[in-house]
Amino acid sequence: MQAEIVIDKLYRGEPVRIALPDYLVRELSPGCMVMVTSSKGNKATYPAYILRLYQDNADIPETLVISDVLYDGVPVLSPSLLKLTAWMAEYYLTTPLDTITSALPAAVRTTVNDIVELSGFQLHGATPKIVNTSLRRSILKLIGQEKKLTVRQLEKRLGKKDLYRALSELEQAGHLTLQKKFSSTKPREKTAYRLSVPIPEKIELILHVAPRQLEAFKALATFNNTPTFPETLGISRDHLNALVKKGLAEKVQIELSSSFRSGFSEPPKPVETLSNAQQNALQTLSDAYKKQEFATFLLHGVTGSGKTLVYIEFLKQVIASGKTAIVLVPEIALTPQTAARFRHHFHDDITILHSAMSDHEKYDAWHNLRLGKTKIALGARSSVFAPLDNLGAIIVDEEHDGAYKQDRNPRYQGRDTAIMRAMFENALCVLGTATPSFESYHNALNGKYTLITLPERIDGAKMPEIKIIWMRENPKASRSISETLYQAIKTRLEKNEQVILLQNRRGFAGSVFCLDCGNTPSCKFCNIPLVYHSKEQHLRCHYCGFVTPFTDACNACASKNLLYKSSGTERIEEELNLLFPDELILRMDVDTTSSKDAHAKILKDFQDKKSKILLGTQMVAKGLDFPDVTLVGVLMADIGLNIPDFRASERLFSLLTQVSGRAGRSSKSGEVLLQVFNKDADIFASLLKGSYTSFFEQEMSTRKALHYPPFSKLVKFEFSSPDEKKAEEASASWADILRPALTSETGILLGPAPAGMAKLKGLYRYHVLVKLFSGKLSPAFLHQELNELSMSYRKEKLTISIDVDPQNLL
Ligand SMILES: Nc1ncnc2c1ncn2[C@@H]1O[C@H](COP(=O)(O)OP(=O)(O)OP(=O)(O)O)[C@@H](O)[C@H]1O
Ligand SMILES: [Zn+2]
Repeated sequence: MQAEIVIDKLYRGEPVRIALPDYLVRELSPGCMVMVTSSKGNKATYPAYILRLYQDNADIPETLVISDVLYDGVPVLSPSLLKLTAWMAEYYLTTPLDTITSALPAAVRTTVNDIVELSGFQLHGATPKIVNTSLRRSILKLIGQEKKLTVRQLEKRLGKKDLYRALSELEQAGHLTLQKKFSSTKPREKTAYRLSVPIPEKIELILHVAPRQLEAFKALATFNNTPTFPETLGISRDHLNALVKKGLAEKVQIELSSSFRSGFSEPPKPVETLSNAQQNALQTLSDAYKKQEFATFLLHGVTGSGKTLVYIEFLKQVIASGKTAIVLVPEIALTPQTAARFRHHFHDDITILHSAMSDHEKYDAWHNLRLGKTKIALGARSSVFAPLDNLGAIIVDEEHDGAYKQDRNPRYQGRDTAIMRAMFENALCVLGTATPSFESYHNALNGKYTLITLPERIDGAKMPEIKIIWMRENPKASRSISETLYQAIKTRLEKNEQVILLQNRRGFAGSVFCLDCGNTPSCKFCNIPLVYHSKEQHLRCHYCGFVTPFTDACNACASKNLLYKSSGTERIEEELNLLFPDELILRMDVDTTSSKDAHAKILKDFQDKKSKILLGTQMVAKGLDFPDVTLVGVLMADIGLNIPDFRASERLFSLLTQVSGRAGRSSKSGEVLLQVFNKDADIFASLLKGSYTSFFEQEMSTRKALHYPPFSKLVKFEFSSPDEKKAEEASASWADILRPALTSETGILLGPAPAGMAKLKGLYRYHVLVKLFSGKLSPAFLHQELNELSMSYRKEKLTISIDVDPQNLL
């Protein structure tokens, strides 16, 4: 028998064949994780994954042997996850290894340690000859005491690095063994305490000389017989351990279930009965579900139409039928409300996968899903790989969101990967949003997906009224806030209602502009404007983090006549503080949400009405549902149109629709004020009408004329190097190689051109863009050609990346 495997760090992540000894054949199946050791040379050991097993007697050189089978031979990848990762490698033009490693949490695949053990035939007492240095002696002494240590532990205890030479000499002399071992993570345990039974009488007498222990005893007694952690008791471990020694208490190991809580709780809601539209949507889904065939649905429901409840009721049916499900959300920290609603309905049947979880928690979550202990996985993009068997449905909430695209290798689109997984699993895939991506809406119109619409808000709530404020004509209450917006905010505050304000920072930098010489300080590494931070009084690059002090004077001509070209959230917060001195302003942006539960805390404060004004970046536009919000203001609503990207207007339309949708979600009607500089921009007409379809139709004609997606498929090749000439040269050679492969029917090639951000983190970037009309690029051809190209530029540190269906073209 032979196996096709991919090995971490060998053969560029491409599959290789190895021979299998008979005794292993029984233990292995596709999807298993193993360790392989090279039988020649350095005998290094690597993690590897079995793709398939087959009968073949052809000779293959035995340079690699399987040295360990991990997880007792239980596959870490199910057959459909194997298919999915293979599809991804082919479609996204990357390697099987890259897609497999992205499908497994790091804690499952990377805990490899070098273990040092005393060898079996150690002569006790005798000091072996080889031990002629104090270092060697101390190594042997330590191992003698502890029997087994990792190299890292040894290095730490001895305070020395690079022990490998000493260790391998000691190994050769037969004193110890050095081994690579995979230490698979185990569920976390913690020590709890309880009283031993029977409880002796006259306990006061027994412990009268040890008042602290008596106190510990009494604390334990209040918890009856339930094992309790020291922190809960408020008693130190030492005193509890003393009780254990006296036989009065005992230790109990408790397996910690690390189910993530969203840190957000909703006030209890009355039981919700589905509206007619929701009922119809649910019916369509459950009819399709009964057929047990793969299908994709696009649930296009206006903001506040109750999509979440449709998902929940549908998933109840899926779970009741004995199957499992995955729910994808764009960024879990930004949508604690959604997570909390699912948790409320599914309790411990749901695992929430959060990026803030520790490796241990991630491992536990993965393990529980694989064992079927929990039936639903909810999380961001990578949850599409949740190791669930028997999958019935995948929900992709806010399917239009750019966060579904991974911006590092493998550059997969989580939504599209979800659809493929559903296909391999014969499951239903439901994409939901108020502003479908053009790709998805196009697919719904041409029948690839089934369209379900929820055209109205729940309980007859009205869509908010949207108005445009032209900044040139409107008097200003402060630098960035018009009189109209100011008055509108004031009215809401008087009525004890709430306000959400959005400052769109995408495509705009809160940079400094010199009114005398026109200079804007920019990052010397990235060539983009630096952003002014008033609190720290410095300028910061938002791409690479470069910081330079800000001196209140132009760095080119020393003039003090400066304009803060536009203002970031921080400055607007200052303006609001001046306009509304008695109000607490909640600010939500990258700077205020860096800690673990920061998002949830800000949103909770807003929900509890500790503040009536929530000001933030794009973050405030996502799925928030607060009934008292009656006004939404956007400070610079047309910023973002100026980005050199064909999706700029689609993105801005969906951002403005989403943020508008936060207003008037209950019986109180909502109003949206958009402050603009260019009132004639195309997108406002459809926005004022609240019509997604009219915007879609208008944009699609441009897309069609220019062959942009969904009328073509884009593949972006990026060449970056610290040497600009070389980056340009390499991209030009690549264009020459690729151009002959395209005909006027199959596609066109654009570039090479410097990227929109031509220099990032010290690297010059060049792009070659391919628009494919039909067919696809052959992965084998690409990889071979690109490998050759990168070999010839090895000295110039050239990096080449491929992005299929790129999300941004900057
Ligand atoms: N059948 C129902 N009866 C009463 N209230 C409902 C019902 N369905 C949903 N709701 C409530 O309506 C509000 C809006 O629902 P939800 O947040 O699911 O909207 P949505 O469609 O996801 O909107 P968005 O796209 O803006 O996030 C929520 O507060 C929800 O609890
Ligand atoms: Zn920079």
